[in-house]
Amino acid sequence: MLETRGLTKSYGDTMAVHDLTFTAEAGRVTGFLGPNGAGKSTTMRLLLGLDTPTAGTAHIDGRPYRELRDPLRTVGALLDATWRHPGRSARSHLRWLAATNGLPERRADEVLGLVGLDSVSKKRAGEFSLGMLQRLGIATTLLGDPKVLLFDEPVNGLDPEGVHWIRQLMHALAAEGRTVFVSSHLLPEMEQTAQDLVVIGRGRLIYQGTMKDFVERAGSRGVRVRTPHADAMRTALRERGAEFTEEANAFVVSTLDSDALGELAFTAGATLHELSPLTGSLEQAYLELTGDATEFTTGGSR
Ligand SMILES: Nc1ncnc2c1ncn2[C@@H]1O[C@H](COP(=O)(O)OP(=O)(O)OP(=O)(O)O)[C@@H](O)[C@H]1O
Repeated sequence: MLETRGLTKSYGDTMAVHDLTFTAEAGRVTGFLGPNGAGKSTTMRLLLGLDTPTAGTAHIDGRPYRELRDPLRTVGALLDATWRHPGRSARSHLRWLAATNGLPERRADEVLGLVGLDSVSKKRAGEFSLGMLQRLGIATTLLGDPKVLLFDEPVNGLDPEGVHWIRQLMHALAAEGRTVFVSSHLLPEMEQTAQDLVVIGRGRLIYQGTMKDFVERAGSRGVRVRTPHADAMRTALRERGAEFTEEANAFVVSTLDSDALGELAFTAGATLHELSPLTGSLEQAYLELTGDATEFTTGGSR
């Protein structure tokens, strides 16, 4: 589990993170979203003890990073995936890391297998493609078999196969009971990867909760009702004072939910061929909720 309480960090006059309180639970993939400059990287650095909070706390597995007894076995982090070690092979790099952290050397081969790099384990990391480097970075985070994983923009620059692979891996890691905390600007991808969300803007918390609630609450576009008995349905909707628009044999109702519409159709004697809440996408919901928190906007309307 990963947790911040009243986390605050200022750099001179800049309040990078302000009174931020959120939790990322074990067994879940939690997406970490926010416009440019929202404070995501700062939060990640504070969680990993790479910077000191001005106020508040950032805990991993119940304590600050710097107080963890066995950091590599507790948390793995991928912050800059393009980091490379050109002189060494992937395998010797991982063996060296394992040895210097008191882990068995065979763990290097295990994680190379986990990320699908066994066939190129003897190749120098300097010759790796971006996708291979990303896998090597992830292998490094998994070395200590940690309970908590932090990934900052892990799918940047990856091809669809690589993106798909990372998504599956994150699901598998969470299913094993680990805490997976991941930031990304690729919202359609995030929508398929994360079950929970933490959204920040200008250093403050905008949303913490499930992906489903976020998309439904912010992105709701009403309920679509399709019926062969359009006249009966229209009359019932008007009598109820509902707001709706009409398409061929269908209504999009913005002021009643599916339960109420199902009951209304039943009492009006209108057979239902479709009753579907029109939820928006994560992208729509995100743009609605973070509109005011964006540091830079395009166009001259703001
Ligand atoms: N070391 C620093 N010194 C001064 N200001 C900083 C420092 N680090 C971050 N900031 C400022 O704090 C704010 C938050 O930055 P941060 O990099 O955490 O945002 P971010 O959400 O990661 O942005 P992006 O999505 O663009 O990577 C920004 O206004 C940034 O300029």
